[in-house]
Amino acid sequence: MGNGTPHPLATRLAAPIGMTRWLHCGFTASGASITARSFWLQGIVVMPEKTAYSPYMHFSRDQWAALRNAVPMTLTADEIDTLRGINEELSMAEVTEIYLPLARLLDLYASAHQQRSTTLDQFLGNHARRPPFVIGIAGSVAVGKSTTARVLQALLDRWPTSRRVALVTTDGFLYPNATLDARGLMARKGFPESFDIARLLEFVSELKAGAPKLEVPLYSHLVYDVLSDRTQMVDQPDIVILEGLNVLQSGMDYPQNADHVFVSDFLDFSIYVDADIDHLNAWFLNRFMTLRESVFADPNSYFHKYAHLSETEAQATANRIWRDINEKNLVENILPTRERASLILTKGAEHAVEQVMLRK
Ligand SMILES: Nc1ncnc2c1ncn2[C@@H]1O[C@H](COP(=O)(O)OP(=O)(O)O)[C@@H](O)[C@H]1O
Ligand SMILES: CC(C)(COP(=O)(O)O)[C@@H](O)C(=O)NCCC(=O)O
Repeated sequence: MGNGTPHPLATRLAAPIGMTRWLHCGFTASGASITARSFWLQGIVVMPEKTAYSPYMHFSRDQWAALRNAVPMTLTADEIDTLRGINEELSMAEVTEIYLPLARLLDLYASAHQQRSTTLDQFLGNHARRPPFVIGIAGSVAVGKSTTARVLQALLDRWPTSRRVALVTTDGFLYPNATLDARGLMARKGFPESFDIARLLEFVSELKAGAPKLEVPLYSHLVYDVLSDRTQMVDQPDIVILEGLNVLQSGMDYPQNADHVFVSDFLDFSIYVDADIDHLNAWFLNRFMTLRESVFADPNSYFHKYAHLSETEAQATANRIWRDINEKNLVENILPTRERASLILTKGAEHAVEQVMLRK
């Protein structure tokens, strides 16, 4: 390697991104560890951190954003309007530099997945299946999973491959508050024991088998509960984005799940959205205080009981909820799943992605 011959990794990485050229990378094997010396990607020197046995390629923000040059990508005015509608705090630089290249990669992986399914069906002589390409998005409460999922859904819709993209959140598979209350689990919402695992597993298994017309329960942050009168229909989409803090957990995280199979076994690609705990705390507080200005005033809101609190009392309440529930769940059950992801997006302040790690 390093003599100009394309490294197998180069071919594999270049193919999914549709690059006409290839990675030129040089490895030196020294003793027990192989240290990647350097990558040249379209003339960009991508210097991964010197780590032994890292299953990831590391990209700085600029190195990831430069991947757009490989496949020029622009957004129409309508697409920008759609994205702004998702979240007015979302910066277009974030979309064009981070999420557009990522959506392009996912679109190419989805094409490769479709080809693999066709090949498998030919081998099996079975043409009934239409298994979707399932993308999992995991991470802490308030890290931006839902926003990332909606941005990627909007961007994946745009490519000529014109695929149907469904977005499902695992929040809907939480037990209803009445059940959590009866079991003394209201302060454990989002923890493994608060989910109806059997129902979630049945859904992802049916989904991956290509089943039509699947009914999915819905969670409402307004009533802070699973809705009893509304569900979502998922009818053989080409791509499913499955977003939730537990999608990378394994069967071992769920003792009640005897066969030790879990959501992560049904994912074709997974993204972990990461950020320092201090940022997460601030983002959770900001979301709570924003909701206080709007949703809390609604008598139907679970949090209406907090509407009368002063700003200081509301902040103290939000910090208590964060510390006693969401941060505890992050440290015990979510952060340990980070290195299972296909891709890790590391955010800094203001939700700006600073590093992208992509599995080799
Ligand atoms: N890329 C982003 N830019 C700016 N604000 C964001 C971004 N992603 C999320 N947010 C904000 O952070 C908070 C949490 O986002 P959300 O998508 O609800 O997270 P999660 O689904 O992980 O709980 C929300 O207030 C949202 O507006
Ligand atoms: C419903 C959730 C577990 C889902 O998490 P998210 O979609 O916000 O990542 C979380 O928002 C939640 O309600 N946690 C319990 C503590 C709290 O009220 O924030």
